[in-house]
Amino acid sequence: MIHFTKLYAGYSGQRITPAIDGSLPVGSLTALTGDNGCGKSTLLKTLAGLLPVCAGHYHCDSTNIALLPQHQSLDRTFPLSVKDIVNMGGWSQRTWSGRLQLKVKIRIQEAMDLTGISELANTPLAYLSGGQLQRALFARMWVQDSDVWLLDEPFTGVDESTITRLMTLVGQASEQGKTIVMVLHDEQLVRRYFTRQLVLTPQSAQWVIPIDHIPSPCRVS
Ligand SMILES: Nc1ncnc2c1ncn2[C@@H]1O[C@H](COP(=O)(O)OP(=O)(O)OP(=O)(O)O)[C@@H](O)[C@H]1O
Repeated sequence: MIHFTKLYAGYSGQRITPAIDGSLPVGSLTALTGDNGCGKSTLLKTLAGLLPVCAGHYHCDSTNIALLPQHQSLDRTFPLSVKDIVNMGGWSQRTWSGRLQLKVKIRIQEAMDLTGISELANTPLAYLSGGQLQRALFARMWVQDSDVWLLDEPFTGVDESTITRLMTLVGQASEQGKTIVMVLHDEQLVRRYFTRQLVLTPQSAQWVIPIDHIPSPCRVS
């Protein structure tokens, strides 16, 4: 559970988001939406512990939080392969000698199979398409097995079949108790998959139930 009390996220004391109140229950699947520049990425970075809180506060039951950043923020020229990236998800589960346990190695292979990137295992990051890179980053997050998943526009440049494949994994993770927040701009995706939505504007943060998830007797149209 993540609980917000008049939380403002921002940089160097300058507030970017409006005040955020409310909570994200364990296992909830929330779309974070709003216009460009209203602070969605800033909020995710704050929840991931990369930025200090600007004002107010939030409480998260877990410290095991994973962030899938916007891929524009990655240095693609760094000499890493797909396998190197996915392996990183298992780092916190290394043995005392720094090796990956067998169960983690199995999970890494499973993640690459599920995301359809096994055949790209030795491909350098610089050679990947946008969608292939997103699959690799998603596989890393899946291996990490954190309680809270924060995903920042994970489907930019990603084809329809990959979106369906990754959203199926996201849905399963949420059913297994992961608390998931995803920044999205595609309202159709929000309506199709998400049970909760946090809409940011410069003035307010509003919690909404996407219309497809409102029980039908309560719907106006
Ligand atoms: N390191 C930084 N220092 C100061 N201001 C920043 C920094 N990074 C981003 N900003 C500003 O914070 C504001 C919010 O940016 P943020 O990326 O959180 O918005 P967003 O809602 O995720 O936008 P988008 O939908 O375009 O991705 C923008 O005005 C941006 O210029």
